[in-house]
Amino acid sequence: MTQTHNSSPFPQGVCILGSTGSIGQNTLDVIRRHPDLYRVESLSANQRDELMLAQCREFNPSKVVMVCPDAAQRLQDSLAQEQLSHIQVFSGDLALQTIAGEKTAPIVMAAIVGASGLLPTLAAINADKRVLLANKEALVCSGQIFIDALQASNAQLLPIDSEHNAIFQCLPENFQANSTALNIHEHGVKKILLTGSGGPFRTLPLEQLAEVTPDQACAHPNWDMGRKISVDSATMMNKGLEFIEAKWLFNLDVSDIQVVLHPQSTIHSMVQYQDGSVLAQLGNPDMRTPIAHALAYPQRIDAGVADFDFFNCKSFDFGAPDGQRYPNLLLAIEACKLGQGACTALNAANEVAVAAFLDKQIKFTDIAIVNDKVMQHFASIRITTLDDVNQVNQDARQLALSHIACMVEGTLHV
Ligand SMILES: NC(=O)C1=CN([C@@H]2O[C@H](COP(=O)(O)OP(=O)(O)OC[C@H]3O[C@@H](n4cnc5c(N)ncnc54)[C@H](OP(=O)(O)O)[C@@H]3O)[C@@H](O)[C@H]2O)C=CC1
Ligand SMILES: CC(=O)[C@@H](O)[C@H](O)COP(=O)(O)O
Ligand SMILES: [Mn+2]
Repeated sequence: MTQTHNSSPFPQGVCILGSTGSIGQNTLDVIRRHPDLYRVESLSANQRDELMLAQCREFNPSKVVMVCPDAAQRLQDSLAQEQLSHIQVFSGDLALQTIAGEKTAPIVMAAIVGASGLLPTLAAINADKRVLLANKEALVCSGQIFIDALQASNAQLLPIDSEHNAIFQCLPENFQANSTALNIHEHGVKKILLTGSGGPFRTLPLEQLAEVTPDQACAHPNWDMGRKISVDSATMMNKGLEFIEAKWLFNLDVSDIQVVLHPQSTIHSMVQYQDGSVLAQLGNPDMRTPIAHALAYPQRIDAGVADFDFFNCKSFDFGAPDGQRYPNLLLAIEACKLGQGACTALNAANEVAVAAFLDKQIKFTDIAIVNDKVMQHFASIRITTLDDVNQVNQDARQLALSHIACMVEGTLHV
């Protein structure tokens, strides 16, 4: 059999953490097109067992983890009824770390949403995998600890987030080889231009923002994504998380990154060089492109994405983000300057606040109020270990929940 650069035979085993989500399903679609190159070794989800059953029928993985025990039981029963009992089903968070670390899957797609993805992603890194990172919250909540683990391993981290994948593609090859440690300025780069669409409320009158519904917030103008990241795009917290993600992935200072509004989401981000050149990666807004890029890197494979139509495409518009409309973006940039305590707390508060908004407990504009209060509370906390991350993550969630309870009662004073 043909050998890859890391000597695992084709087809290479892939573990998909979060296979029932938007990134997970797009990953399976790319794999479906290349049975000669990739095979599904293991899959995971939280509780959507019916979709997982359909994925098991088609991809026949060796192992599946359903974090929710009831969903794991339901899946096991369904598999038995369909004579698929050879597929082993596990449940619980620890099982995620096990499948992420197993040698049979040299490639791991980290596509769980939220900080719950941190430990399995670290397990993949510690096992020297090719790690495809979609789960930005994992990196945001742990920062230097994540990077230290990566640098101490033989893992290869490739960005899936469309902006970071675009930046990666626009950087020099020798920088790509060690992007978390090298200095961009020593490679001719002046700055990174991180593009963001501005979400569905970019032109909505500001006074109407408080009344928008979860479904309106999740109706992204260009991308079809899970509900949490869709709300983050609407508040531009997504761009804030991506700002912090870029800092760690490309070893940047805050002053190296500029956020540029680009409503069409066709230019996925840019790198400006010292000689005035600006390299952009563009294409249709379809996550199968970065997924295929990272799966096959440095080769290129078909992703099933339509050719970009220059003759019928929308225009390319650009602008500066408005801090009044997008306070969450400013909070994330402030967190990036304050340090890891602020970043971990902000991410945790945001996960709780977005869930409360999606559950119709708080207004869209309350998300930034909760995030601000929680971030300020933990801003001076020093984080140096994974235990510190876990502690701040838990405590910040508790504080966010108590602010939300006060909001619901009408006793929170801003
Ligand atoms: N969607 C996109 O286009 C992009 C997404 N990303 C990032 O990728 C990640 C995934 O996003 P997306 O696919 O949209 O999210 P989805 O909500 O669509 O999917 C999330 C996946 O994670 C699983 N999951 C949810 N909670 C837990 C948990 N506590 N423990 C283990 N698994 C869990 C879900 O299982 P179940 O289905 O059973 O609930 C599902 O498989 C996020 O970090 C997001 O920011 C980045 C760029 C683009
Ligand atoms: C597809 C992807 O990478 C998302 O993170 C996307 O960037 C969201 O769009 P916004 O630019 O609106 O945040
Ligand atoms: Mn993105």
